[in-house]
Amino acid sequence: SVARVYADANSVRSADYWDYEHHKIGWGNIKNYEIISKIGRGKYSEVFQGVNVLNDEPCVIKVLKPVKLKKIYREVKILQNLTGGPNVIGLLDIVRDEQSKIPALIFEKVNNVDFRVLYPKFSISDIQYYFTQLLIALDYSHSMGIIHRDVKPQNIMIDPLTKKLRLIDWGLAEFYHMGMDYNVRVASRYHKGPELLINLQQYDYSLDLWSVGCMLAAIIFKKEPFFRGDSNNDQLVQIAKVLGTDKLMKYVAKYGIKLSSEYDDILHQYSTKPWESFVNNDNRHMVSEEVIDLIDKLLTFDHQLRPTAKEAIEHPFFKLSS
Ligand SMILES: CNC(=O)CSc1nc2c(Br)c(Br)c(Br)c(Br)c2n1C
Repeated sequence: SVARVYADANSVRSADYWDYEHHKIGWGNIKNYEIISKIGRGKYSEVFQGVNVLNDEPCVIKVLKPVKLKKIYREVKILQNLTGGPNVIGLLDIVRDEQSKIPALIFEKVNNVDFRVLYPKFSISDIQYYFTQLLIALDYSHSMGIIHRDVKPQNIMIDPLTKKLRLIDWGLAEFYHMGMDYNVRVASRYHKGPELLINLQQYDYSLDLWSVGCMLAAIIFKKEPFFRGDSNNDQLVQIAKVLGTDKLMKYVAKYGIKLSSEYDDILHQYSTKPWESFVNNDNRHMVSEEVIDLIDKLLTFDHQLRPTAKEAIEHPFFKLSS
């Protein structure tokens, strides 16, 4: 299947934009940076507060754990293509340790507040504002021919004082090429689109919009994560329990996908659960017909039917005065 928008974003650009394997990295000087403290660790990196000793600018230093050089080149190339774009984390420098040759990416600093603390305090207008900013970052990235593939709260840095939002961690991001078979082992389980779970390899930018739908449903209904699978297979079952098995079967049939036999014993017949059934006394004040309509459109099995980032920005939910 082919992306409905930006399908030619890379074919209209020269190879040195998307051919990251031959990318020549201009390494900066690691001596310009000092580590102050550790702020986190991911599967592929350790992250530190740092400072640029030449200008005393604070920064964030992401030290990459040894992975294939090809993957490092991909993340660097994508960051260099997107840096400066709206709500994309700014890449300031790329350095490596002289001895170990371990690369480190230097980013602009964000005074991030953890989403588990921030999200429960969000008003409806906060949600409208920050989701618009996230969709702006995604529409920009998609227009530049890049799928993020790991949209989740942990990869969205928000400073509530400056209302700054930055989409981070482009380590799983990939260039979109029509007809390309992609790895389905991407994204974090709770935010994985159904296309990944049914092993539909020719996916596109719309994958990121499923993840946005998972985040929006979780925040509006105060149910984090919204789909909590205890494995990749169970993740699809959790989704089918809400959207209904009939819609899943229609989806796999449309794309000629054969569900793996692993689902035979765990995927039973589920009717579509109405979104209203998730409303309770804790979240009723957040719910409206408009937000339910947007959630319903984003959390659609068929990736080709989901709104694009630009279409989502135009949805009536964002026009609500609240
Ligand atoms: C790998 N992920 C983690 O360690 C979670 S903590 C964390 N990672 C961050 C990254 Br990367 C950047 Br860039 C920026 Br800016 C900030 Br702020 C980060 N914070 C807080």
